[in-house]
Formats: sequence, structure tokens, C-alpha cells
Amino acid sequence: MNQDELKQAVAKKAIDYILPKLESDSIVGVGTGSTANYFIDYLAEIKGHFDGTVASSEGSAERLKQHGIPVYDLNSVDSVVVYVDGADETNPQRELIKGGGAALTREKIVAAVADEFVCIADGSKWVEILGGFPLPVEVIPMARAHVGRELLKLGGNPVYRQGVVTDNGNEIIDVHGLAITDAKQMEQDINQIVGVVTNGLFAARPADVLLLGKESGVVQI
Ligand SMILES: O=C(CO)[C@H](O)[C@H](O)COP(=O)(O)O
Repeated sequence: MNQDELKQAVAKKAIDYILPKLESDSIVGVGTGSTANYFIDYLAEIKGHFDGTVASSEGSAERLKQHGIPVYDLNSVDSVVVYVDGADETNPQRELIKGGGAALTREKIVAAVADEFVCIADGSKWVEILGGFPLPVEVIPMARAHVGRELLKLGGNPVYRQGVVTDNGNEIIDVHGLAITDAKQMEQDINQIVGVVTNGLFAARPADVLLLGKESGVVQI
């Protein structure tokens, strides 16, 4: 199986995983990226089994609406039964790096609200130590240079993601060269920098379940 087929396999497995948890009034949280897009397409096939969704990006909201799946404002829902999203890296503790698609802040918000966070990832995302994938940090535009200097002090090499504006109107700095042995501490340290909206480490709130796509099949971790 190639990487794309592994993404499809984990997306399909996520449907099998969430289906027994859904009720007619359930709200499903939906992530962003190519793996999440496959999940959206499969979600369309079980449309009658839940009420609607909240989306972690304008792009995902658009795709959901194209399938005729209702998309609600997060402020208008009382609860989110499950959030399903991809990742750029995951370690064995299900701590993640996310934000390759620049949607990290909304992803973190929906994950925080959800009763359960199911991460779907192909095997290439599995690492022992996070940081091989540059860590995305969403910043308020006027603070970009300041945040960059502070990230240098933390040992990273910050690179401005040119031409990208997040759904929140902010910018992204990708931090290269971090070997993240204490993800919770690093997540906290970066979020303390004035001008940072949030960073792509999901360690304070890791995934509850990881569906990892391997050649031998999808494993649940
Ligand atoms: O965090 C994300 C978007 O901000 C995505 O989940 C992450 O980039 C993985 O993307 P893909 O499923 O395309 O490999």
C-alpha cells in the first residue's frame, strides 16, 4: 500500500471506530488535511447517524458542506462526542505535532472541547522523538520577529512560512531542529512567548486513540 492508501485505510477505520458512539444528536469534530479529507468523504456515507459537525478549518467546512453534512459554529454546540484528525508526527505516547496545514489553533480548540480525540495517521508519521517535522507556531503578525528571537533561545531554528495566512488572519513560523524529549514542557514554554497564539504540539491534550496505518494493517494504539 502506498501512503495515500494507508491514509484511506485509517480514515475508513475511524468510521468503524466512531459509528457505535454516535447518536442522532451527536456532533462530530472534523480535522484538516489529506487524511481528514478521506475521513470527511467516508463520513458522508453515514450522514444519517449523527446531527452534524464542527470543523477545524474553512477548507474542511467547505468539503463537509459539499457533501451536504451540516457544519455548526463551535460556540453553538454543547458538546463534541469525538474529534478525528490527522497528524504530522506522533510518538508512542500519542503526543503529536500538527499544523502542517496551518490549522493548528482551531484543531487544538476542537480537540480541547471533544470528549475523545482520535488521531488517524499513516505509518510515516510514527517517531520515537518529536521534532523531525518542523514545529508550526501560529503568531500574531506584528510579533513575528520577536517570537522568532525567543524561539532561537529555546534552541530551534525558526523559519517564516512565507505567503501563508491562517484562517484566523495570523502567520506561521516553522521551528526546525528541535529534538523534543519533553513535549508537555516545550508546548508550555512556546505558548508563554508573547505573540504566540499556539504551537502545534499536542501534548497537554494528546490523542486518546491513535489509528496507525501500516503495511500489515491498521493498528490501534
Ligand atoms: O495538522 C494538520 C493540518 O494543520 C494535519 O493533520 C497534518 O498536517 C497532517 O496532514 P495530512 O493528513 O495531509 O498528512
